[in-house]
Amino acid sequence: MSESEVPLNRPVPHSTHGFEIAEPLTRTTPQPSHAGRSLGPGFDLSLYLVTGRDLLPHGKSYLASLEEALRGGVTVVQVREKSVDTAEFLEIARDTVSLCAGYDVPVIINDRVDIALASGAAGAHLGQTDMPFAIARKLLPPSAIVGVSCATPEQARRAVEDGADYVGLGAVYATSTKDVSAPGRVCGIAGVRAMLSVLEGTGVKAVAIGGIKSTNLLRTLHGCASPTGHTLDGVAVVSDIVASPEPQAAARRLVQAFRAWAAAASRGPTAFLVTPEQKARYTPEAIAAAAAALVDTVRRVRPLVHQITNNVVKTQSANVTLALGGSPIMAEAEAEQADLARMPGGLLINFGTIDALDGMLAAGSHANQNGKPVVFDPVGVGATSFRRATAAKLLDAWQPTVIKGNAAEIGELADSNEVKAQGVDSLGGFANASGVVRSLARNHRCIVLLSGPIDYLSDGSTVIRMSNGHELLGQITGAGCVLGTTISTFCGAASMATSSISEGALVQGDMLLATAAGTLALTIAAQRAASREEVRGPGTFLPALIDELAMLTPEIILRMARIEVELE
Ligand SMILES: Nc1ncnc2c1ncn2[C@@H]1O[C@H](COP(=O)(O)OP(=O)(O)OP(=O)(O)O)[C@@H](O)[C@H]1O
Ligand SMILES: Cc1ncsc1CCO
Repeated sequence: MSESEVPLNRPVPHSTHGFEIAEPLTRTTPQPSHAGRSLGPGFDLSLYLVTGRDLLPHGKSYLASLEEALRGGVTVVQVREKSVDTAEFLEIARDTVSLCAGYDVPVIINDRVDIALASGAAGAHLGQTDMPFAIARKLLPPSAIVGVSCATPEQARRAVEDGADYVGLGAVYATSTKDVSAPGRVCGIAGVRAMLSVLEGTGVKAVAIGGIKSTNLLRTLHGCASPTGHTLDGVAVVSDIVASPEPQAAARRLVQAFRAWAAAASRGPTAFLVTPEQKARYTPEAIAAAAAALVDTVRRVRPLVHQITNNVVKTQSANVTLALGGSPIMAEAEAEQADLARMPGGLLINFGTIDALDGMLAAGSHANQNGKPVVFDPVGVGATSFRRATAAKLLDAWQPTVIKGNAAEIGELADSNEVKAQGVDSLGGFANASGVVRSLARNHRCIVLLSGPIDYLSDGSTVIRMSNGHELLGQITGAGCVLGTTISTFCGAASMATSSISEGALVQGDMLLATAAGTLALTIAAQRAASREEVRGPGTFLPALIDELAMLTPEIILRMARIEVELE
């Protein structure tokens, strides 16, 4: 069976979850006996539907919507009712159990252990302020599934100690289906990632919850994985299914995307799922050859390079894009981001001067939705607390494909104070630069480039060291910023030109090679510009650099590239 052929739920004659039901959909027949339940550790959390009757579209009944969702491939149903009396809750729970039994899908009851018992559901889900776990466990039969909502690593640790079968981690995003306005209720992608690290090796399963939709699913799954590649077992969804006039199609979209991603994620611990064949291509010669070929690819596919960048470098960044053969557009308004993201190419978000934060937030999210590579340049991130907070906010809103920065910027994101900063400039370097880029790449599930006299590049496994460049690059403003431009130009072109589609990946194409190519293009052009007779200092260097970028050929890259590779 191919990855895209997902077996969808079909009604089954007998349930293995909860009790057996003679006649599905009758609410008088259930016998609340828990004997014979065979849930064990094998229950499938892939698509965990949380009900919300208030969200149903006009004219759609609860059970009709639920049955469509089950046909679409929902694997667990949680009945959540916040404002009904006990009799009505029990009736809804029983109806749900009856219907789901016909699809062999377990039902979990939110908060109410008594309703779980009385309805013959498979288990109960507890919030942090609901009945204490130990009491619920004692009241429920031993085979019952008991899940717990967690928003902090401490809560996740306690759920493991208590013996939870699974945890619901979130809220990932602010959502209208639950009041998460209290401080700490939205834990974000980084919060889920920290909790998944706690669960590693415990056998406790996890779903993420809170604002997850088909549009942010891949980005959520990709970003939540722990640095060692421990991933979510599923996602909990409310409105994307319940509020849909077509819940079957909505559920199918979600479960297919989840399974494609899970299949890809199971292949390796790093974000870019590098196959052994691909890794074999990471020799200095092969990297130079790939970079050389991409010089022509950029000119052939002419990627649109959408840049939200700082006021200091806008014109030189647009000129650098043109010189390489790309097509620049500097567009910052939030309202235009959805349209721009639909056009193939690359996106650069450089926050050297932060005056378009809403545009930056929207641009990256839309790029993620459309499979466009996103290059993030956190200029001067350690300089102010506003920049630090903004970087965290952006990295929670979208998944970068590449993070690039100088030693001070990379050090700040890596929580290291080994390198000092002065505004946007870096003073010094790391003793173990390879270790820093490798670990930051694993933490953020992206490519990381550390720029400087030697550029270090990693996907979390391989480290590529490139020692082209010229000291004049350190004497003009925005050399690092235009490096972001060349990288987004090459990443955009590589994603447009790739022929092999890797299912479940957020971006198509080899972004490690594309980032190496963007770096080599700038640094090799800089060496050639610096050696020109008319270049006498930084003032004459910048126009010569733009000329050399325009004159770059694959042969020049092949001849001049200085690359070393450290395979892990
Ligand atoms: N002394 C040097 N020798 C060779 N190359 C250099 C040197 N200094 C910088 N570079 C190159 O310049 C490019 C920009 O890197 P750098 O670390 O200077 O960026 P930055 O500090 O972010 O710059 P800015 O803040 O001005 O944008 C990199 O590709 C790097 O290889
Ligand atoms: C000087 C400067 N200040 C904010 S952005 C920028 C460009 C180089 O990073």
